[in-house]
Amino acid sequence: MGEAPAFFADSLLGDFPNGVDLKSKGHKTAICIGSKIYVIGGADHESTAVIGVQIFEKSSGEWINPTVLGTKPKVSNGHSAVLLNGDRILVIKGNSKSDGCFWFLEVGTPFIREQEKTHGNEVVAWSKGVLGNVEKPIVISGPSGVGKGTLISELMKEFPSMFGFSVSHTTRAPREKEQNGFHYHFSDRSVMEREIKDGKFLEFASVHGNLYGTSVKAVEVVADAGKRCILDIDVQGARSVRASSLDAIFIFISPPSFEELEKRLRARATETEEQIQKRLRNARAELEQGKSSGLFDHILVNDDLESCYENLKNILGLTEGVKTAHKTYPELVDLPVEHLVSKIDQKILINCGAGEYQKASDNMYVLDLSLLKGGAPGRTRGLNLFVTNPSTDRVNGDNQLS
Ligand SMILES: Nc1nc2c(ncn2[C@@H]2O[C@H](COP(=O)(O)OP(=O)(O)O)[C@@H](O)[C@H]2O)c(=O)[nH]1
Ligand SMILES: Nc1ncnc2c1ncn2[C@@H]1O[C@H](COP(=O)(O)OP(=O)(O)O)[C@@H](O)[C@H]1O
Repeated sequence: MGEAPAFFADSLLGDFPNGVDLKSKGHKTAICIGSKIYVIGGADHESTAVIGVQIFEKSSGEWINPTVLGTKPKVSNGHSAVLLNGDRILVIKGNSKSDGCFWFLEVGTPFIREQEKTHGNEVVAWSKGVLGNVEKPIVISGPSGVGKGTLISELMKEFPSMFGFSVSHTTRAPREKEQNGFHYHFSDRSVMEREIKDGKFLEFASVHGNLYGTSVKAVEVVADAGKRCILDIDVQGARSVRASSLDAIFIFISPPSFEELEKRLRARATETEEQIQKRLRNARAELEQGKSSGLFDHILVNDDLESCYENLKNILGLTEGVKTAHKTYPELVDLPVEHLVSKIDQKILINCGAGEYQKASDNMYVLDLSLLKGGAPGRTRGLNLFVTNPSTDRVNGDNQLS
């Protein structure tokens, strides 16, 4: 149980309407979901630099400090909050640019329910909202030596502005030409295990006797650069990602034959004989799982490298002439502290004409959430922000505002 924040606790005992809940005082907002009231704002109990979250349990009258996962938004001098679908809260920070003002606090999503089982405590998770249409991340799996790394580096070389590699953590020793922070984050097992426990990993697995994992940050760094993320992970990791909120495309790379796989692995000459034997043993199981599980959207046979690479590009929609990201870069706008929000279906109306010197018709924005993807522990993608003129545009569920 936590100490009550400086909030008007009496009013929290009353009932809140569903949908948009806005009660702000001292830069805090309160959103009621069932018997719980989520109070967002003020200082976090661990750091004064980020927005805090506390939960008021109406039935017992107790304050709870939940476990807060994800990247926390920095404090601002005002925000608004809107309840979405009963399981997440959209927080709009005032006084910030539109690429950093939309945040989602997940309170009852499947990810949260899963985390609560592990933590044995109330869990909430922040996820930053990303504007624009960045395409789905790509998960590439396949046995050791099949050519995953070769295909990925071809893709990154040909389309440098489009793709970004998710740099995994591993406890295995670096190979001769591998650089820390570029090929992998080479880590101590104890450090990595602690970070996994702290919820810093999207997925992890024990592969060939070492621990490998994708940190939430590894994927966020790529999303923040406006690039499409590529993950090179094993089949167990792919399964975990499939169960996560990262809405990805799953591609399995298969060798033309087991003999050819062994030949490539030996020719690469990066492993000891013992390691090669272990990787070949595991390859049989991976091939079995990769081909039969239904986990993968596409299976590519890497026989001739050039034609396999062409097939990979076709799957990713990279036809002749496409060299840059499909991303539509949204124009940046400034959101003032004083703004009013309302919700109509999947659209959030943000009226920035609420200030003393502004007319109600100034700066009305519509945030369209109908294409939302992803979520905690990564980014929430697919947000679209439109400027609208309230005197001419009609806003309803069917209206396209662009
Ligand atoms: N689950 C998971 N697997 C990973 C991750 N990073 C790499 N792997 C997988 O670990 C396996 C071993 O990788 P590595 O030691 O680099 O050897 P390689 O497969 O021969 O290139 C490969 O199947 C990789 O796809 C990760 O972050 N998570
Ligand atoms: N289609 C191919 N034909 C022949 N050799 C290949 C082919 N694709 C990759 N290779 C070679 O096989 C070895 C293993 O490839 P690599 O990309 O390191 O595999 P992985 O990342 O899946 O472990 C490398 O020496 C690479 O140059």
